[in-house]
Amino acid sequence: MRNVDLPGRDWVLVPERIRREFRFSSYEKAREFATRIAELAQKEGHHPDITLSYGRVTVELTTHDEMSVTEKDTGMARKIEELFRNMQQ
Ligand SMILES: C[C@H](O)[C@H](O)[C@H]1CNC2=NC(N)=NC(=O)C2=N1
Repeated sequence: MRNVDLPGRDWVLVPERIRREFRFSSYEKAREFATRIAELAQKEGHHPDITLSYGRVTVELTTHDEMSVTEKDTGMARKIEELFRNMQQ
């Protein structure tokens, strides 16, 4: 868990996990992002906790076996960032 390579300043390291909140202008946009993350998670075999709120999606990642943050988590976080960037376009 030392030297976690976070994908940008929006991600925070909390005990044994990394977290980021993504903001959207509507519930529908947030819902679509949450769905895309879920599809990506199935493809990658690594599954973030996703909280869908009005105009907000909170993503948390940890590796259960290690009970800490690993490159699986930071790698998935990077892919989620890419997904978010693509949705902004
Ligand atoms: C066997 C399978 O790869 C594991 O159970 C995976 C599935 N998805 C997972 N997702 C996350 N976020 N952490 C894990 O440790 C994890 N483990």
